Amino acid sequence: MASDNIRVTSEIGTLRKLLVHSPDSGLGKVVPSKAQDWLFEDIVHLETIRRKEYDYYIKLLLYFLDPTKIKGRLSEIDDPKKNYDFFKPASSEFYKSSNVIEIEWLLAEILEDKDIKARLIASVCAIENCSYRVHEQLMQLPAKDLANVFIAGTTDNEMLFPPVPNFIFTRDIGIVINDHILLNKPAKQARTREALLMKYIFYNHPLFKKYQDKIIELPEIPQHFLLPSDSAEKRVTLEGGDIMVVSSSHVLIGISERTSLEAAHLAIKILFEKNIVEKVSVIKIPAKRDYMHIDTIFTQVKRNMWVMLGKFSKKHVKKEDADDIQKALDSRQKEESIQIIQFKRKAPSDPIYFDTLEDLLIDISKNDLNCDEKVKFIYSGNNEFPFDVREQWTDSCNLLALKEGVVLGYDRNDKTIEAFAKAGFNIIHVTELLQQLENDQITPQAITNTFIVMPSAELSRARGGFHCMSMPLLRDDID
Ligand SMILES: NC(=O)NCCC[C@H](N)C(=O)O
Repeated sequence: MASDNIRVTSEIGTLRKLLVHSPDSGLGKVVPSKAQDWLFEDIVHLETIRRKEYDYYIKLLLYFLDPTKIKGRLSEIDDPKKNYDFFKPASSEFYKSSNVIEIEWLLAEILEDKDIKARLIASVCAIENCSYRVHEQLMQLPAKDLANVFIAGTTDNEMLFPPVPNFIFTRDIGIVINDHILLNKPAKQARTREALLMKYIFYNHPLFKKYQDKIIELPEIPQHFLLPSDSAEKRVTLEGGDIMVVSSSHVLIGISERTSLEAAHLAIKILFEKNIVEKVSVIKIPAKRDYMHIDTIFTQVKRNMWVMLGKFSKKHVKKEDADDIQKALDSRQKEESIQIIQFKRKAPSDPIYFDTLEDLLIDISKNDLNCDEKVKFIYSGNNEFPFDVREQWTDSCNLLALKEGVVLGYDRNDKTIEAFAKAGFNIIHVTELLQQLENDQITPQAITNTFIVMPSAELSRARGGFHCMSMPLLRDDID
C-alpha cells in the first residue's frame, strides 16, 4: 500500500496520486430524452468510450504513477481474450492501484462494513425515492455489486434508479487544497448522488483516516429551504471544476453556472479562518453551459504557461482591434465579461481587482511561482474564429498536467494542438507514447514539453476533458 498522504499545492507539480472513475454501464443507459438533464451533450457508445478512449488514459496514468502495474503487460491486458478484466473494478484481474485510485473500488471497500452499508442504502433510497422492495434488494447485494449499482443504477437485469454518468468527472466531486479536502455541493440534480457517495468515502475510507478533521463541508445559509427556487446566487453550490490550487498559499474560486456567489463567500471565510491559504482570487465568469466551470476556460501547463479561451484575453476584452463605435457598444455587454477580485487573509477588506484573466495568470506565474521568464499563453483554436469557440466547447482549455509541461488533451482540437506545436511542444499520440514506454525507448521522467494527444470522439460528448476527469490527491510541491 502506498502512502496515505494527501497534498496538492499546485496545478502542475508531478502528479503522484489521483481519484478516477472509468465509464461504467450507466453511461450506456443515457437516452436522448434524458441526455440534457443528465448533463451529456449526446448519447455515447459505451464500448468505444471505454476501450478506444478512456482505457488509454488509465494505461498512461499507470505508466506515470504506478508503472509496476502495467510495464511489460501492455499486449496481455489489451488482449480481447482477457475480456478487459484489467479495467473492471469488480474483476479479480482489476489493476487496483493505490496511486491511480478507482472510486468504485473505494466504495466497495467501505460497503464491506454492515453499518455503513445500511446507512448508505437508506440515504440513496431516500434521494432516489426507492420502494421498500428495492431497499431490501440492495441490502442483499455483496459490497462490490452494490458499489456498481450505486453508480450505474442498474443490476444485471434491472434499472433501479438513474445512473450517475458524470461520475467520470472526478474533479467536480471534491478538491484537495494543501492537506484539506473541500467537498462539493452540486448545482445540478443529476450530480447529487455522486456527492453523497463521495461524502461517505471521504469520511469512512481508511485512505482518508488521517484527514477527518480536515474535511470541509460548506454549510447551507440559515433557512435556505425558504428561498425561492430561482435565487441562484443565494443557494450554496460549489463544484470542484471551479477551484484551482495554484500555489500553497493561493486558491482560485470560480463563480459560474455551477458555483454560487454565496458558496464562494463561505469557502473563502473557511479557508481564511482555518489558515489554509493566504490569498483567494474569485473569478466570476458568464453563467453559461459553454463555460460551466473555470477549468473549461483555462488551465495551467507550466509555471509560465497557460492555455485559455481568447475571448477572455486582454486583446479581446480591451477591443484592441475595434473602432470607437464598436468599443462603446461592446462595453455595454457586461454579462459576457469576466470579473476578478482577489482577497488576502490578512487584509480582507482591501481586495485587489484584475482587469483581465491574463493579468491574474501573469501575476500568479511571477509572484506566486517566482517565474522570471516571460509568461506565455496558448489560445484555444489558436485564437482563430470559429475554431476558438468550437475547440473550447470540446475542452481545448481543459488540460491535465501529469507534471510541469506534460499535458493531456483531446485529438479533435487540431488548431489548439498546432498552437502547442508552434510553442515548441512535442506532440505525440498516446498509442505511440505507450509503445515507446513499453519498449523502453523513453521514460516518464525524460518526457518534457509534451502534449499527449488522446482519442476523444465519445468522451467529448460528455462535455469534460482530462482536467475534469481527475481529482489529484498528491502532487509534488513546486513552490
Ligand atoms: N470540471 C468540469 O468542467 N467538469 C465537466 C463536467 C461535465 C459534466 N457533463 C457536467 O455537465 O457536469
